[in-house]
Amino acid sequence: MRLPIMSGNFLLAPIPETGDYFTVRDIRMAVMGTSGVGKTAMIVRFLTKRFIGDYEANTGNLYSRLVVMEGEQTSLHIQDTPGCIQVEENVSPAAEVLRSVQWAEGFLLVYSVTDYMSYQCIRPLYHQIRKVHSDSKFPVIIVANKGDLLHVRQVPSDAGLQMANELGCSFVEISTSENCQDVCDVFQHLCKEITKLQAANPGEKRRGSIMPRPKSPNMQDLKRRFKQALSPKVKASTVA
Ligand SMILES: Nc1nc2c(ncn2[C@@H]2O[C@H](COP(=O)(O)OP(=O)(O)OP(=O)(O)O)[C@@H](O)[C@H]2O)c(=O)[nH]1
Repeated sequence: MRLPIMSGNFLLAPIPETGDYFTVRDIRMAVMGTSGVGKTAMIVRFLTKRFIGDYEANTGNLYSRLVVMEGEQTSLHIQDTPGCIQVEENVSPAAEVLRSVQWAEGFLLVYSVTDYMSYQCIRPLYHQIRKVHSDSKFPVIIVANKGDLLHVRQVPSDAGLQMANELGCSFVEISTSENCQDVCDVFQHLCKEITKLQAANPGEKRRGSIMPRPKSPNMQDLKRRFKQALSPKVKASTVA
């Protein structure tokens, strides 16, 4: 029996009937930021199109999906980094943050416009990524979430944009609860940026393929969230 093999950025998977190989592109991204900014809500919104109002604190789930991107089979892995962990300038980050940073090749750095402290944590996170990947320019998008909560806003839009300009990142302000399309666009944009970088550096050593994954794929958890979404209690707060 033929086994899957890695070739550059592609997994070569065997077709059981013929024994031929077909390629599956591998994309690994991490969603990072402090607790409660909406990281899990964003990922679940992207994968299921649903907004679920309430979650248990995330302990670091990995979501894996096979998708077709620009005509290519793509194995997409999204790491939901635990948000209770703060990252400060000049202080070594917790092991889980470091593992996510080392493992991923593209990043969504999320803060909430209702929480100034979550905004302040973005810069040290960014510097951590650039420090770990000093030889690669992995794409980073700064995401200001909860744009619907205007009455409790603590971070003006131009503050996010200014920081992104200073750091040389993309920036977007979204509301995961109100606009599913914006959430999907962010993830798709990051996928495209990662793909572009992979195409530009086909021979680059795949650090992630020799790194242990932060957590195994968690389809059980996703199924549980589906059930939760369909329960009458949560359905009331679900956006179609
Ligand atoms: N109004 C509003 N609430 C949101 C939005 N996005 C997320 N939330 C809510 O914010 C809370 C925290 O969301 P989570 O997705 O659990 O946040 P997290 O960043 O994953 O938090 P940890 O699991 O602690 O790391 C939940 O009650 C969400 O429903 C949004 O765009 N607008």
